[in-house]
Amino acid sequence: MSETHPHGSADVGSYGQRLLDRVLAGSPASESPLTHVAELPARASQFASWPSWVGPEVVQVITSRGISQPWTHQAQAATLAAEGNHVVLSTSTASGKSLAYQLPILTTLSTDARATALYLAPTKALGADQLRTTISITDELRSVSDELAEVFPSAYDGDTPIEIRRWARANARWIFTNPDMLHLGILGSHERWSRFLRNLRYVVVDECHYYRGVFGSNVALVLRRLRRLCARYGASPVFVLASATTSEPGRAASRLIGAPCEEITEDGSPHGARTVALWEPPLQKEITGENGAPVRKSAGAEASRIMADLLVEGARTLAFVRSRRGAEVTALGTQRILADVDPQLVRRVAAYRAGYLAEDRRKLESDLSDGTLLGVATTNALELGVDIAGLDAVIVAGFPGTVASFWQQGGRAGRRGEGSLLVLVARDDPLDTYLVHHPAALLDKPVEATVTDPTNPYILAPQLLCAAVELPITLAEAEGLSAESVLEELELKGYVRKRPHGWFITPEGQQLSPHGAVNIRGGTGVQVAIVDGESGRMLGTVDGGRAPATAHPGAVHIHQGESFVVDELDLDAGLALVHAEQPEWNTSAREVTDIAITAVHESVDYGEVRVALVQVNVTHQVVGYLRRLLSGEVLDSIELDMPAQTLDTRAVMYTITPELLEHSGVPYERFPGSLHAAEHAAIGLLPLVATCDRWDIGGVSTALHPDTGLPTVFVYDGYDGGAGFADRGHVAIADWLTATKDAIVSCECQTGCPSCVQSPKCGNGNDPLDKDGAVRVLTAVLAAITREG
Ligand SMILES: Nc1ncnc2c1ncn2[C@@H]1O[C@H](COP(=O)(O)OP(=O)(O)OP(=O)(O)O)[C@@H](O)[C@H]1O
Repeated sequence: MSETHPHGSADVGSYGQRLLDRVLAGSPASESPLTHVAELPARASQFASWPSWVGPEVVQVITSRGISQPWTHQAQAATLAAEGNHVVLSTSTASGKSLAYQLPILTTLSTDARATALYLAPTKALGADQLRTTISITDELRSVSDELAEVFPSAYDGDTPIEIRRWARANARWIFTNPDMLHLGILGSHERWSRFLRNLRYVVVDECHYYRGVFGSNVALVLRRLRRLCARYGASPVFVLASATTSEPGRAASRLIGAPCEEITEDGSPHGARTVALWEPPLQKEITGENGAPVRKSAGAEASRIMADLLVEGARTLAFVRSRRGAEVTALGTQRILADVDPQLVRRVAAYRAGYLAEDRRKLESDLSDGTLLGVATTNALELGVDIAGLDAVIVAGFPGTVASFWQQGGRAGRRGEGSLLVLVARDDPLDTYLVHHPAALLDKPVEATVTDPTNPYILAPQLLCAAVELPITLAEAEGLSAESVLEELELKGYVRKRPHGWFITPEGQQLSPHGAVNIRGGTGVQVAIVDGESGRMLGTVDGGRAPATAHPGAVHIHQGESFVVDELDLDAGLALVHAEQPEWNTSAREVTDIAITAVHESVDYGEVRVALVQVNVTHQVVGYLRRLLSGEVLDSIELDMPAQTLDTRAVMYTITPELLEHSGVPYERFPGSLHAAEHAAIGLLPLVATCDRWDIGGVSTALHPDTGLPTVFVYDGYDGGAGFADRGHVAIADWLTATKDAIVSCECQTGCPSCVQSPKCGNGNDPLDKDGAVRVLTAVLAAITREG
């Protein structure tokens, strides 16, 4: 699907190619930051006719809104759902996934006056957007025929006022909420929702690829709890899931809802030709990072320059930047450049700061659509739920972590049927380096499978307590959830009791108020409040387990675009005091880690290499932090004395014999640096095979581990009980380590830098690191695995 054009060769290319040539005009071909260009061809619409089961009024209203015919994927998914099948629709951004659930739901709710539906979104902002659209459709439906039953769509989330909540419970037939509120506000008091649950016909799970890791596993259990309560009330709702394009969406969706789910992946919506450019900022000559390593020009600064060039060409451009402050700095940078070349354009550039207010987004969307604004730098706040008519160019400054997010952001470019440009600017990070040098991993491969593990006992136990409070857990249900041993442990603690008909909550279990104790977005459930010591204003919370790393004294904390510095962290009181300050640097904590193997789940012997999936006890301690300027330059390293924390989690590990290492050209004194560098890069690359963030996982490497007696490298899940990431790494170890090796080899630095083997959170100050040794370690391990495998 991809075709490479040497830089500057296409003088009569597509619109996207012409924009790209303009952006590249300044740099000589020999110093081109471009690593790859692909032309993705245009795709034509494929229409279906309106399915005969769709109510004629629904067709009339939808048609009057500019949709004259459904695309094939919309009709197929909607019909599967209307026939009673759970279905996931996994197609491109802006391919009209909403219509697939609107058709069956509106048809059912407007003809059956009692039927209800539930819409779930991962963010409140997205839920609010969908509600707004739905209200306008149902208003029109009512004006078409007053015979049709009222739908009363309503929000029910943390922002909904008490009186509206009461009204919604009693009257609304289509509730818009999120999994957090479903867990706490609906399932937690299901008796008050009996009308709604008894009549529940459809459940929409929008953007379901967001539910991964600990959050995904929790949502999977919340949905199972919903299904079993519905069954108790005599309902069996059909689930309609919408997903970005991912590999095996049907499998992931089935695991999420706990029932077989059909998948629709053939996209009938049109899109224009797209030029995708992969871009690696140059190494800077005058600036150095930790241990004198070279530092690349920042992705944000490159994005500013690219955006300025595009705006001069009149191209409407959106730049996605990883942090809130980064978005502001990028917009400012663009304005500065424009002030010199075309001052008129300065005021047509803006930053989209967080706040997630629907009105702000509406204004921005309309300003971009009518051309008042030409360029916007934004965080991923604009990734979900925007309906911008189509932009000419999107710059993604820093790989957003998952291929699904990359396409979601990139999909904002391209008015229907017209060409567009999408540029990925790599950050100083091994995964970004890998992707810009291995375009197939980004462009040709199906998007990663999402990872969830609803059987993790750390997630399952609190969820089972919630379930038992809601309704005793039958023996069959316990078996279906693989929950027997976890229930037995809860029984030993006195929280549940087994009776002939199932598991019942005890008064002691009730007293725990299990619903409030579960934080479905992950973490320990213990929260540390971030409070402005000057005004007493509470800014937000961080998870207790992560507080030593993110809210230690001296840490820079960003809240809605404003920055604060932490003065004091009191873990016992759950409080971090901060003051407003705009330092020129970021901070990143450095941790030291010890690891002990407590059980071996799987182990394969490849001769001198052994690969295993193990249970581990990890003790880690924040020992200091680095202060780093926005340019990437390291200012200094400051020591801290924080309490140690322990995790019981899962790890993927490999051992390699000293003989094989020496034979591979790594002498004994280079063992530590070589293994350490191989471990860092492997952590950076795990997100390629398991949808996770490098901050969700950790690693340890040692030249002699007491439990194995050998040089050993571990990569573990950073959550109690694990989150499924190490398991994915274990399954895909050959692909993962091959990519890790390739990322190191691709990096042009001499002895290691943040783009390959340095890690931003290394407890040992990225020392020792042996880049050449890491390649030798990985080559030897891969040779053993692939030879035997
Ligand atoms: N069959 C159709 N014909 C023409 N336009 C359509 C059709 N279906 C949907 N649209 C329009 O496409 C746009 C995108 O629709 P929608 O927001 O449902 O997409 P989506 O796939 O949910 O997007 P996202 O990827 O952001 O979740 C809307 O403006 C909608 O009106």
